[in-house]
Amino acid sequence: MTNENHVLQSFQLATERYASLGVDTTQVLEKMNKISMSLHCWQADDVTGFENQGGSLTGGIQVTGNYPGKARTIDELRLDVLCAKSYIPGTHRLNLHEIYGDFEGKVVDRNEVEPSHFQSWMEWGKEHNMKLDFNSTSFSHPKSGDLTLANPNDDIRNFWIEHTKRCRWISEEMGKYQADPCMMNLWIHDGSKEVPASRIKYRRILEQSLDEIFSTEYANMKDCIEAKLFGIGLESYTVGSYDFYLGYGAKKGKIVTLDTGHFHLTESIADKISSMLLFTPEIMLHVSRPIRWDSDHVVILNDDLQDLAREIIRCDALDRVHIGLDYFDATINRIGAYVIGCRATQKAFIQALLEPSALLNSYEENGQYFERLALQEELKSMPWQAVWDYYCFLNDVPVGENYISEIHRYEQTVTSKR
Ligand SMILES: C[C@H](O)[C@H](O)[C@@H](O)C(=O)CO
Ligand SMILES: [Mn+2]
Repeated sequence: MTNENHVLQSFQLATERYASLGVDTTQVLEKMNKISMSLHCWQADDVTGFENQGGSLTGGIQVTGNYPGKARTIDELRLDVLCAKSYIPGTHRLNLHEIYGDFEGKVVDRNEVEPSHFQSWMEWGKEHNMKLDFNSTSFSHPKSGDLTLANPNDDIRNFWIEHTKRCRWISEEMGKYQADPCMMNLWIHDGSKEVPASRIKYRRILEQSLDEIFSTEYANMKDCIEAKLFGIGLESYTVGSYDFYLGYGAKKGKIVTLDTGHFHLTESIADKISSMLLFTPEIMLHVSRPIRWDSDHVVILNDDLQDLAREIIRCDALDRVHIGLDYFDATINRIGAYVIGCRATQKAFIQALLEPSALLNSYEENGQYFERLALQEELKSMPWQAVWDYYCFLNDVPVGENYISEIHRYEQTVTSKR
């Protein structure tokens, strides 16, 4: 249990400690307030959506676990998101996939979807101060197969082109409605289990599909293209690889999405930020946690996440980097999973903002590498947690572990009854 006085006193001491290194905690808190994460709606229901509840999840992604209480309807999902949101300090966005439309029990195929299917989401978002982001959905559909936008079969390819164009249209309407650009993410699973006879053939087709999809200019949405290393069952070749999308994004001015689970496990995602900022307009992040593969474990405050946040702050790029989350764990309380991952991400950013960058840079400029390394080490045990607690307190959300019992209560009264 934490009491108010303890939080305030600890913050005061931490403020003095950081001030001695030239860091102003008040400014850090102001910056934290501007960091808005996009919460992925699919954590609440294991990427099921409301279109095809009986079908299985395809596209090389998998959710493990069968924890009771997953959201089964739009109302349940909205309630769960609001519950999670109440334990996360700050103002955040909601990231919707196309399969989460308000279809009112009707069958709406992916090439028929339109903004009206998301009208109730737009109204709900406005009511709850959550701006919306959007994703086309190429998986879990009879036409998904191994190839969608890169399919040599014109019927299938055109079906997915139509779907993706409509998703851009929906995103545009969302952006207009909320008077803030809607970030639309395009991820397709296209690939193959074995190495194809021609790798370039499918990449050429994908390039053509993207050119056609992006031929309409919109003012209220932004296109993001997400690369991946491989999917389950598609291990040898992914059409939309990182090189493919980075090249496409740099050439055509599109935003590349970096999903932290979509790379070789020892590859540093943090190291990509500064290069991409030089050659692509903005960056979209899917913060995730891969264990041995793109397993989408709940995000925790690990070295990778801390490196990533630090790099974004060192590049002074908060206004060019969009922070989305992307993990799905059905082995634990799903609302708890949201809260753990979001708070971990925010902790990484508060630590990064508390870095005495002027001092570190001056050490570096003077060739004082011992001092630079020593300070970097000492920063790890500086009282950043007192600043985080105070940030939670200011935002009227539980401090420290106090949210655990509250989530238990929601489980007992709501999700366990489903
Ligand atoms: C459900 C998401 O669109 C999906 O996770 C995608 O972003 C991805 O990361 C696939 O591995
Ligand atoms: Mn992703």
